[in-house]
Amino acid sequence: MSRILITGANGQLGFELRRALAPLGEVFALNREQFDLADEAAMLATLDELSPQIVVNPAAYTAVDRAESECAQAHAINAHAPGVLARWCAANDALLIHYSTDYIFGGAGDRAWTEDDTPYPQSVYAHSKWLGEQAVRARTGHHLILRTSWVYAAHGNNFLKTMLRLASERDSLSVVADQIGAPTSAALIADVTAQLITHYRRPTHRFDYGTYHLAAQGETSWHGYACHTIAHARSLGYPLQLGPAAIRAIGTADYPLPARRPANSRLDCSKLQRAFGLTLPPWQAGVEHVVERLFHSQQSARASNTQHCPL
Ligand SMILES: NC(=O)C1=CN([C@@H]2O[C@H](COP(=O)(O)OP(=O)(O)OC[C@H]3O[C@@H](n4cnc5c(N)ncnc54)[C@H](OP(=O)(O)O)[C@@H]3O)[C@@H](O)[C@H]2O)C=CC1
Ligand SMILES: Cc1cn([C@H]2C[C@H](O)[C@@H](COP(=O)(O)OP(=O)(O)O[C@H]3O[C@@H](C)C(=O)[C@@H](O)[C@H]3O)O2)c(=O)[nH]c1=O
Ligand SMILES: [Mg+2]
Repeated sequence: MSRILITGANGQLGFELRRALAPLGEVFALNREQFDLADEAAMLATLDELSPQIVVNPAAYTAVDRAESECAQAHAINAHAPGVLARWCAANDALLIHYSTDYIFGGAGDRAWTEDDTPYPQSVYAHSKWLGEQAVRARTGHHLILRTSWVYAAHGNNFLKTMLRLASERDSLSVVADQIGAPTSAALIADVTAQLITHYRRPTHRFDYGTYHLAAQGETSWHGYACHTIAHARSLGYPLQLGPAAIRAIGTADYPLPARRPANSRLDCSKLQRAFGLTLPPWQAGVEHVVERLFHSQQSARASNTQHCPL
C-alpha cells in the first residue's frame, strides 16, 4: 500500500491517472486549487502534510502558442516546479514520476528519437519542459521521466475533439501533413504508469529509474490523425457537416502559428518496452476508443434531453 500524490488531477492525464492508480494505494488527486505549482511554499506544506511515497506530476502549462507570450508562467510551472517536487522527493525518499514531450526535439530527419538523442527545443513550451526534465534529473536519481506525444482523451481539450467539433460545423478543413508523430491516449499513459509503479514496488526487483519514451505505436501526420478520427466518427453515425473528401492536406507554412512545432515527433519506445516487458498498442486503437466514448456520451445526453423535454 503506497501513498500516491497526483498533481493537475483535472487535466487529461491527471483525470486518467485517478482511475488507473486507484487500485495501487491511497491516492491524493489534487487539482490546481488544492496544489498550485506556482506556489512553492504551499506545495511544500502539502507534501509535508500528506507525506506521499510516490509523487506523480502530470500538471503542466500546455498552451503551446500562449506560452510564447507567457514565458514566465510557462517556466514557473514546467521548469521550476518539477525541481521543487524533485528536491522534496529526494529529501523524503519518494519516487517522482514526471512527464515530458516530443516537442523538446528539434524535428530534423525522419528517424524516431531515442532517449539518448540531444533535445533542441524550438518553442517556449518545449524549452520550459526541457529545463523541467533537467531540474528533475539534477535533484533526484529516483525519478521516471516519461516523454510522450500528441495526447488526447475524452476528458479535456485536444486536437481530436477540435477536429470532431470543426467537422460538425464546417464544410471543409485544412490540416498540416508534414509533422509526423503518434497520437497517444491519456488512458494508455496512465495504464503504463500504473504498471511501472507495480514494478517499482516489487521488493526484490532491480528497478530501472530514468527517462523513457512512451507513445502509441506507429506514426501519422496531424492530417492522417484528423482523417482517421473523422472517418471513424462517420462510421458510427456521428452528425457531421463535413463531406467525406473535405480534409485538405497542407504544409506547416500554410498554417502559421506563434510557436514552432517539430516536423519529426517520432519517439522510439523500445527502451520502455524492453525494460518493463510492455507492448504498446497502435495509435489507431486509442483514437477509435475515444471517438466511441464521445459518441456514446453524446447519444446518452441526447436521450436524456428527449426524456426530459415536454412534447
Ligand atoms: N497535451 C499533450 O498533447 C501533451 C502533453 N504532454 C505532457 O503530459 C503531461 C500531461 O498533459 P495533459 O494532461 O495533456 O495536460 P492538460 O493541459 O490536459 O492538463 C494539465 C493540468 O495541469 C494543470 N495546471 C496548470 N497550471 C497549474 C498550476 N500552476 N498548478 C497546478 N496545476 C496546474 C491544469 O489545470 P487547469 O485545468 O486549471 O488549467 C491542467 O489540469 C504534461 O506534462 C504535458 O507537458 C506531453 C506530450 C503531449
Ligand atoms: C486546429 C488545427 C490545427 N492544425 C495544426 C496546427 C499544428 O501544427 C497541429 C497541432 O495543433 P494543436 O495546436 O492542436 O496541437 P499542439 O498544441 O501543438 O499539441 C501539442 O501539445 C503539447 C502540449 C505537446 O506536448 C505536443 O506533444 C502536442 O500534442 O495541427 C491544422 O493544421 N489545422 C487545424 O484546423
Ligand atoms: Mg494545443
